This record gives sequence, C-alpha cells and structure tokens, in this order.
Amino acid sequence: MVADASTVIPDGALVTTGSRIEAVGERRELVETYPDHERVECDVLMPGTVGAHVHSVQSLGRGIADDTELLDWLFDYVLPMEATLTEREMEIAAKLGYLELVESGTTTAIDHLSVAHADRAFEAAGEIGIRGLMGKVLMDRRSPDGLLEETDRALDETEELIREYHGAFDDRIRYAVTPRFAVSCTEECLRGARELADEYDGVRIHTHASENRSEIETVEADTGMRNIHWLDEVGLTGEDVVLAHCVWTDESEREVLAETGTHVTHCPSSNMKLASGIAPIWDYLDRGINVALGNDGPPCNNTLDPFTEMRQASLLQKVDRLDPTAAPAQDIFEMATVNGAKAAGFEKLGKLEEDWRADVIGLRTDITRATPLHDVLSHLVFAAHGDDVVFTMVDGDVLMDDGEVTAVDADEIRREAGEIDLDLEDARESARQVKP
Ligand SMILES: Nc1ccnc(=O)[nH]1
Repeated sequence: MVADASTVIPDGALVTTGSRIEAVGERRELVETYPDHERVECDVLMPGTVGAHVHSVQSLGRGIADDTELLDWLFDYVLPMEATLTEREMEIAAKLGYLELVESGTTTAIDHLSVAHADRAFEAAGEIGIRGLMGKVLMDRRSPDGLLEETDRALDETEELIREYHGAFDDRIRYAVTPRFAVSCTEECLRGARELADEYDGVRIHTHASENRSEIETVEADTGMRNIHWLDEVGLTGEDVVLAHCVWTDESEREVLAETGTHVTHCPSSNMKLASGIAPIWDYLDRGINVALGNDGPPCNNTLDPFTEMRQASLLQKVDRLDPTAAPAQDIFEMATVNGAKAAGFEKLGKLEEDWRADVIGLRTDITRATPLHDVLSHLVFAAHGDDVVFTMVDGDVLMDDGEVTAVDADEIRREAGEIDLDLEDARESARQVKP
C-alpha cells in the first residue's frame, strides 16, 4: 500500500498527550513502543479534513433550491430561509451541520453563519467539539427584511461576538469577519470588516468572491472594477483572507491573489450544481496561491461529505483539461487537509505528525469498496465515502467512536430538525424586491 507517512496510515495507531499527537504509526510498532498507553487503532488513520467553506446554518434547506443559478438560488430560497429561522431553529440547523461534518470526517470548518443568532452556532460548535473559524454574516444592502442591518450595528455585533468567541472553547473556535459578498455589502461595511480583523489578533476574513458571472457583473456595475480588484481596494485580500470560489478571475486578478497571499477555497460540487463554472485552481496552485477545499452549503451541494468533494475536485480538473494526469490524489488530499488548515490559520494542523494537533479521523476498510486496497490515497480520494469514517477526534478529544457521536444526542437533533416547517413566502417577497 502506497501512502505518504505524514498524511495517511493504513492499519494505524495513535497515542495522544492532551491535545497533541504523541506518537503515530503502524499498529504493530505502536503496540510495541506504547504497550501500556491508551491507543487509537483503525484500518486507516488520517488527519481530519478541513471544510474550508461551509454554511452549517443552511442545513435545513437541503433540497429546497435544486436546479437554480446562484442569485436565484440565493434570493428566492436561501436568504428567505435564513431570514425566517428562529433562534432555536438556527441552533438546530448549526448542530445538524456540525453533526454531518463530524460524522463524515471534517474536524475543522470555515463556517459562514447567518446574520441573526450567530451565537447559537458558536455554542453548538463548542458543544459538539468541532474546530472552527467562523463568523456572523454582514449584509447592509440589497438584503431582505430580517437580514438587512445598519452598517454600524452589523460591525458592533461582530465586535461583540469576537470578544465573546474568538479563542473560545480552548481555542478550538476562532473568529472570521464574514461579509456575505460585495453584492450585499457597502464599501463602509467591507472596510469596517478589515478594521476589525486588524484590531484583533488572529481574527481572519472570509467571504464569497467571483463565484458566477451575474455576481461579478453586479459588482462591476456598482464599482466600475473587477470584483477581486474591488476587494483588494477595500482591504479584503491578504494572508488572513479566505475567499470562497474565485471561479471568474482574469489574469490581473490572479496576480493580486498571488501577490497578497490570499487563500482560495475551491467548492467543485457547488460550482457544478449551480452551474457557476470551473475554477482555475491549477493555475492558482502554479502561481503559489493556497487552494483549500469546501463543500459549501447543503442547499447547493447537497452533501457535506469531504470524500465526495475530493473526488469531484479531481475529476472536474481532469475533464476540464482533458488530461487524466491533472489533479492527482496527493494534491487533492493536501487541499482537503494541510491547505485548509493554512487557510483557517491553525498552526500544526492537517498532518499526522508528532506534536501536531490531535485532529484525527479513522476509516474502516473492511468493506467491498475497499477490497483490495492497492493504494490507500487513491482509495480515500476516489472511492471512500464519509460513511466509512468510524472515528473522529479534535484536540485529542473523541467526538465520534465506532460511528457514534459522543457529545450530543444525534437522534434528538435529527428528530427536531425533521419537524421544522419552512414557510418562506413572506420572506421571499421581501427578497425579490432587493434582488439584483
Ligand atoms: N454562494 C453564496 C454566495 C452568497 N451567499 C451564500 O450563502 N452563498
């Protein structure tokens, strides 16, 4: 079996000290060197994946907006849903999202929440134990009732949340200031986001950028500039900025991304499903841009399975370039692990190495789909499913063991989520009036 020892370990074992990896290697070896220690043992051990762009709180909207393009999808379905959810529903939505992530092998999420009740998602992440870089969404124009906020209020609320949650839950949770996208934010809001990120050490910025053509046309009509140039102008590029999508960028915008060290999160399933386009991620990597991987939200994917996302990322590049050697498993795997960790800003995350953070998952391979197992990396990128994950650990704490999530009652979350009735009519009317 071929594998990079620092990333994937077949028939592996792991010993932790607190939140760090003490030792990791083949089961046989660790049984000898650590005979009396508590060990994690699994068919395959690998770093937990980093979902570098998700919307946990959109989890109640899976299947409500299929077969639409971005702005219809957003203004006719997703914004009305976010505007309608009560505090309790937002909490259930977030829990459902984190549950799906933890169950299928994502241990860190870069999470775009919603405008209201963001504290419920922070608390839910803390309760379940997932690692996250996340923030309340900022929207101060072209936004429906229930989401539209006055600029100062949106920024003040952000600052309150930074004070409360940045570094919370043993520093598993960090804050990202998250303007929704340039379409729904004023210049003052975008510049205010940069100021807040500069004021608080370790706070990052996460937003959507250049996902589809209607979006960049809207920004160009508003500002006279290409979207990435506009974001650069107002301070939203740099090593502390993670931009989701970046499908529609020209040469000069790509230079800006590379020069500023801005991170890009590729979301292939979402880009395919909303027919947004194919992001030029190999060009980005060639330029030295850090590219991470994300599932985006359940209403546009419609799964949060990181293994499916790795597969889609590779296949999309192969067909786009008509080159079967494009996007090999090792590069895609790095996007889903270390590159995501770099984007999220957590150091010593995303590899199985001594003294690195013990964010680890284990998969079973005693299944038909994994037999015979010629190449474990190939298996993980092209054949594995999130369902194969049986063990999830964050910071040395076990979140799922033998397929059972430990910190929360998963049945109860699913039951409550299943009973929520979405009635979007009024909110949809309001959203239509502000649609670009
Ligand atoms: N792709 C997206 C753009 C803006 N907002 C969203 O929720 N999703």
